[in-house]
Amino acid sequence: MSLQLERVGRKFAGKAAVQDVSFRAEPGEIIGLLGTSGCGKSTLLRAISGLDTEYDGVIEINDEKVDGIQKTTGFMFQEPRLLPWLNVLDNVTFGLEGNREEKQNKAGRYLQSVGLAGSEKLYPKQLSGGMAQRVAIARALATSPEILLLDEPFSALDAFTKMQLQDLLLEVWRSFQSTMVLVTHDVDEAAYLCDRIIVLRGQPGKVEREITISEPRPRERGSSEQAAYKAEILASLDLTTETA
Ligand SMILES: Nc1ncnc2c1ncn2[C@@H]1O[C@H](COP(=O)(O)OP(=O)(O)OP(=O)(O)O)[C@@H](O)[C@H]1O
Repeated sequence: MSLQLERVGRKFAGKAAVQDVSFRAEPGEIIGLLGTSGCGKSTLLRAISGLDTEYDGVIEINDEKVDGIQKTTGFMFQEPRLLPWLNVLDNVTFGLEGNREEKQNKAGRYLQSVGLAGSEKLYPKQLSGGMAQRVAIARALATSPEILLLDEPFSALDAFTKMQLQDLLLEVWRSFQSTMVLVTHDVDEAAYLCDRIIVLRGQPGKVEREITISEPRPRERGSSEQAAYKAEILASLDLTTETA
């Protein structure tokens, strides 16, 4: 599914938070929205999601204007946002269509794909942060989204869990080929996961640069190619590896 933004802006109480943002995501691409705090990344993601329709400019998914929440769009946030009174399986079936058995079978398959087979009956308070975020990945994917919007999905996790879940996300993305838009502060994450990075800067946030990561996958963390992309991203923000 393709996504197109043309001169998108958003004002709050007359003050611009983002301005003139244009980019295109081709079907199956992973696009990163990266920039310093307050440059409007989450604001853009809310507009793309259809949760906020008060934006200026044009947002189109498959050439149709986004004017409300789309059934084909999935979400993942920094925190897993699980319903505490439902167990893991029911958190994933919640919101799915079909009869109970179909929903449970589907949720079970996705839980298996994120390595949580056997944890279906646990409640959110019994899960580690990483497990809870795996449930959130399964829940987001079980709706078969054609566009998956991710708002700093791994930023609250420890470094090792973060890397594991980044790889898990790439693995499931390979099977489902959703188009993804990933909001991140994390330069390593952007260089490792994305096909293209839209670097936003300023207040109001504007596109500073668009960087294509042409390194084929699987990518190697710590490779010289990754280091070069990271340096390029930081340079576009007037930062260096020493300051990051
Ligand atoms: N609902 C709102 N009402 C008023 N101002 C808002 C609202 N939402 C966002 N803003 C303002 O818009 C600007 C961009 O905020 P946004 O959360 O999109 O930035 P961000 O790049 O995602 O930041 P962070 O990386 O810190 O999460 C900020 O100045 C913020 O205060």
